Amino acid sequence: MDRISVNRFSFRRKGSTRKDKDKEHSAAFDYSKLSYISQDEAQKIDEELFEEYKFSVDQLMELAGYSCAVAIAKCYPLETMTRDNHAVLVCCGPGNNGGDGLVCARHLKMFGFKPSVYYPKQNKKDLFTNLMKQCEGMDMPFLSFFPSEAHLITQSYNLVVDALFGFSFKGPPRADFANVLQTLAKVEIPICSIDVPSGWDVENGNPEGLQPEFLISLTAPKLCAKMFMGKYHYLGGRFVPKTMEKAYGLCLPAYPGTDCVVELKTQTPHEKETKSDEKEKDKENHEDMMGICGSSQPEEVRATDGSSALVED
Ligand SMILES: NC(=O)C1=CN([C@@H]2O[C@H](COP(=O)(O)OP(=O)(O)OC[C@H]3O[C@@H](n4cnc5c(N)ncnc54)[C@H](OP(=O)(O)O)[C@@H]3O)[C@@H](O)[C@H]2O)[C@H](O)CC1
Ligand SMILES: [K+]
Repeated sequence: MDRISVNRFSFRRKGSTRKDKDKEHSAAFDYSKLSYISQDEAQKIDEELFEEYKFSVDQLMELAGYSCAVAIAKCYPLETMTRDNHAVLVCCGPGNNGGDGLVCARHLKMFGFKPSVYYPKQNKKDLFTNLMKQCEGMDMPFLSFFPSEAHLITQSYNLVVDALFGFSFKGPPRADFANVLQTLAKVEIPICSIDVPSGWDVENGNPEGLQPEFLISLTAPKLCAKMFMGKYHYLGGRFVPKTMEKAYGLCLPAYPGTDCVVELKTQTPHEKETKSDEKEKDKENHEDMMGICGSSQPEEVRATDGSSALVED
């Protein structure tokens, strides 16, 4: 479809691809104003979504996990998954990050991938046992042990979904997950991390830890996302109401049209290096930044499928 509009967010040239369109959309945002949130802020927002806005965990987890599967499928199309019928390994941790992983696995299966799940510390709440049953009912294998060598994972799967720990991770990894994280750091296939690369300090990252190629931030990027060196960074979920974004002074790019994910610009390692001096200053300015979002948001944004949605300013 050939569409040229005066709105910079809905500019489309003949022959431009879905990926070009996503990049155009992303490029229009002023990244110097992008919000990064602390661990406390992430937990406070999460709590408010449940306590004040009356969302249930199931609702938000479904939106979160679905958006992870959508973004992964955009970056790693089925036809590029050459090993064993599009096999992927989904590693799930004991908290809600692990629940996002189970939902993501279910949607990846719906999209034609072949997920296997590693979920060693299973949560016994109904929500989680139901999510597991849904996966099992779709003939999804649950691994009873973690492959001992990284090369076994590299040879058997096309990518790993890392849903081990999210924004509540604290301190060094405890013994029960330390080996898993060490092995994952050595695999040679893409790692797709949900919300926070597992084993990373939520604010300071972990240069020795796993280095995902793909990261999807939920609600807003956490401070550690500034240290992300991978290829693809997405914002997903689309469950934070505008009223709440405003109350927290969050400055985030608008989701295109009806999409549940938006690609964020990633910095090259070189760009990151030259900006490292600014990191300390950034941290000091972080609280100020939370209250300022000078970029004007689009009134109308179009999705790659041509649908459009009005977005509040
Ligand atoms: N509002 C949102 O953005 C939503 C995000 N969602 C997802 O939820 C996670 C956060 O989930 P939460 O359950 O709060 O926590 P985690 O999944 O990050 O992890 C908690 C478990 O991790 C254990 N833990 C913590 N530190 C360590 C460590 N150093 N070593 C080993 N294990 C650790 C912790 O154990 P405790 O014994 O300390 O309790 C927990 O078992 C967010 O990131 C999103 O992915 C929601 O799905 C939707 C709303
Ligand atoms: K994770």
